[in-house]
Amino acid sequence: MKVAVVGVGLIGGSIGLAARQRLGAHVSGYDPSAAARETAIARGAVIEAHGSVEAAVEGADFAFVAAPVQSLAAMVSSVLEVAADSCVVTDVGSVKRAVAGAIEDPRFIGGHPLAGAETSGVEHARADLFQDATWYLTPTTVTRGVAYERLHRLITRIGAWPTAIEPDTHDVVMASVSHLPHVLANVLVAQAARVLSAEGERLPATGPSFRDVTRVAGANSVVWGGIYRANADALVAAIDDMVGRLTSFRDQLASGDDAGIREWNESAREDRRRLLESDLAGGEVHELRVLVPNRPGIVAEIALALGRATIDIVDMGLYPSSGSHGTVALWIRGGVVAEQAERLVRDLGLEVARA
Ligand SMILES: NC(=O)c1ccc[n+]([C@@H]2O[C@H](COP(=O)([O-])OP(=O)(O)OC[C@H]3O[C@@H](n4cnc5c(N)ncnc54)[C@H](O)[C@@H]3O)[C@@H](O)[C@H]2O)c1
Ligand SMILES: O=C(O)C(=O)C[C@]1(C(=O)O)C=C[C@@H](O)C=C1
Repeated sequence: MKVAVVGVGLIGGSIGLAARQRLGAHVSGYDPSAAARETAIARGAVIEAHGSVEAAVEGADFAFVAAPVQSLAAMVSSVLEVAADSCVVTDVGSVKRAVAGAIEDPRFIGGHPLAGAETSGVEHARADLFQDATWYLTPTTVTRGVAYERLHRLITRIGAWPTAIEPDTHDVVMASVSHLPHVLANVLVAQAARVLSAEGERLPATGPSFRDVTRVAGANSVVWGGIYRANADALVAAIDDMVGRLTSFRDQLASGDDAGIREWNESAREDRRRLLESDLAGGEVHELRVLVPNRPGIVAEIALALGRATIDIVDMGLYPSSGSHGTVALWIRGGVVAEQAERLVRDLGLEVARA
């Protein structure tokens, strides 16, 4: 198997390492930076490194575009121009609408691994970066089912959990759970630096809680500048919501509303518990077999219906036939969740059987 990585930085390099170590893939890379190409070879993230997209993508079964968000649409287009008809092309961008709106090709599926670090560059790449991470996928009505299945399987094999989602939903959610936390980390360090220097304290006088919530402050400016700009509308809305929440707590505090403050804190504990629990779904794996018409987009429709209900597909298999219908097998963890998945698939007007 040949995997091409276009943009061999922290994420591209980690995909290269994981594909080589876990799948035994032949990995080739493209990066405009000669230094990144050299380091990628030295770290073993790629076997070949090229200064041309065409050379890197030649003969690839999969191409991952891992450039900064502002370059993704152009780079995905360049890759699709030179990639084989059988090549599955994806990206890893932290914002999904711009790329999804610009590309319409049956070989392309937008993607985003919900894993990373505050560092950047291939020197910080790790083969285990994606272990147990959610990996969002944004298939569309033109996505070829077999391309989705192959990408789903590859992502599973490098240790992550693929989950289908619409680009709009993805970007609104990320504004609150990823982009806003980065903004807040920057604001917190700026405020603390000013307060500490005004009080004459040396700057490192901070405690563990401060270090936890500011780990990502000042992360790579090229990457994060691009993310903030590409998701500006959703991020502005998330900031407005945050300002409203801060103001409301500020008012409770200023008016000495003890009961209100206690209730506010208790509800934060409950919200945190629910957020953590949603990551811990377990149970036995059940197989559903779905009879589907042979048309593009049908696998995307099923994956999105389950993704919307936050149901993970542990594995999937496609069994096309020469007739008008084929079969999609889905493996779902947990009896109750499998029943819910069965109902959702039936609601799409499809026949489902339990294997
Ligand atoms: N850092 C994270 O935590 C994280 C997590 C998930 C997804 N992402 C996404 O991954 C992508 C890359 O981020 P990263 O953290 O690996 O950044 P990085 O700075 O570590 O790597 C980016 C690489 O892309 C190269 N590059 C620049 N312009 C390019 C172009 N036009 N074509 C190809 N390569 C180009 C750079 O030389 C660099 O080697 C971004 O789209 C980001 O949104 C980042
Ligand atoms: O762990 C970190 O340092 C990250 O910033 C990773 C993180 C995140 O916000 O959780 C950052 C951006 C990505 O798009 C996905 C994951």
